[in-house]
Amino acid sequence: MADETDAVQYHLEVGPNDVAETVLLPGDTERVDRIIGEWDDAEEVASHREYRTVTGTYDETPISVTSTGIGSPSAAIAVEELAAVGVETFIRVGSCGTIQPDVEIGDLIITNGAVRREGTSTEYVRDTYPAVADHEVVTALVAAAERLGYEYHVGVTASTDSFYAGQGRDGFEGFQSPEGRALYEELRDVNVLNFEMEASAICTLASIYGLRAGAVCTVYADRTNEEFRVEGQSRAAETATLATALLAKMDETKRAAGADRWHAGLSLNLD
Ligand SMILES: O=P(O)(O)O[C@H]1O[C@H](CO)[C@@H](O)[C@H]1O
Ligand SMILES: O=c1cc[nH]c(=O)[nH]1
Repeated sequence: MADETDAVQYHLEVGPNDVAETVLLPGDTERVDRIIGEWDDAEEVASHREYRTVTGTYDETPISVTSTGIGSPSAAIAVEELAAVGVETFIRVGSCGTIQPDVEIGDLIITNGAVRREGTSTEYVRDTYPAVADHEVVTALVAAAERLGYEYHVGVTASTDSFYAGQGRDGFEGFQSPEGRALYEELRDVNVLNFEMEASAICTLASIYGLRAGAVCTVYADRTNEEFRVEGQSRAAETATLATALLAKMDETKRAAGADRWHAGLSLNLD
């Protein structure tokens, strides 16, 4: 169990020993139930505002989930307060909209880096600092998606502060921001895979603090034809849960080999 401070945190109301070292971060509070449905046992440890936290185990690995609500300001609060009680690894479990024609609704997108179109992370560090996912988290998510047989894509995400104008959607009565649609086309043309609203802040903060973070999102919106379907909701939850157990095995293997970082020369027993 994580144990860094004695203080119960102001927003999350989590205290020492309430959470595991790895925490899954869905935006939607209701996704918490879907995530814990994958686990062997689970107990709610706190629920305050948009933040609902449950801790349990999966395949003998301690695991927690905290919902973050929508947007990077509240996600950053979750990262801060979880880090304060000793959390070392953050995996966002989200939904997103793809801007690439070869990605289907229901597919998974694993973020390896994010365009910082949100303002929260610029409160921390200049905007030329990259929002990079930890390579061990990316590796574990890829291994989990492979093992579960889910269609997945790995690449760059764009995290915005606005679901509508900021992602090039029409606002009320067809409103278009001056930049919105042009931004959509620009990001599509440089191979950005998806829009969502929290990954870049989570990855940036984790990177600043020397912690691990990554994100896996299920595609609900196909922005190439403006279709929207809530499909494959459990896939990201299952993938992130299995990735947490795989990360624990990777950490164990690293310890046994005396290695600081996971690398291709270390072999992982997936069973
Ligand atoms: O489904 P979640 O995890 O909330 O993620 C996505 O959905 C919300 C917008 O509908 C934003 O939070 C966005 O990032
Ligand atoms: O298109 C989408 C779908 C989910 N979440 C987003 O931020 N954008």
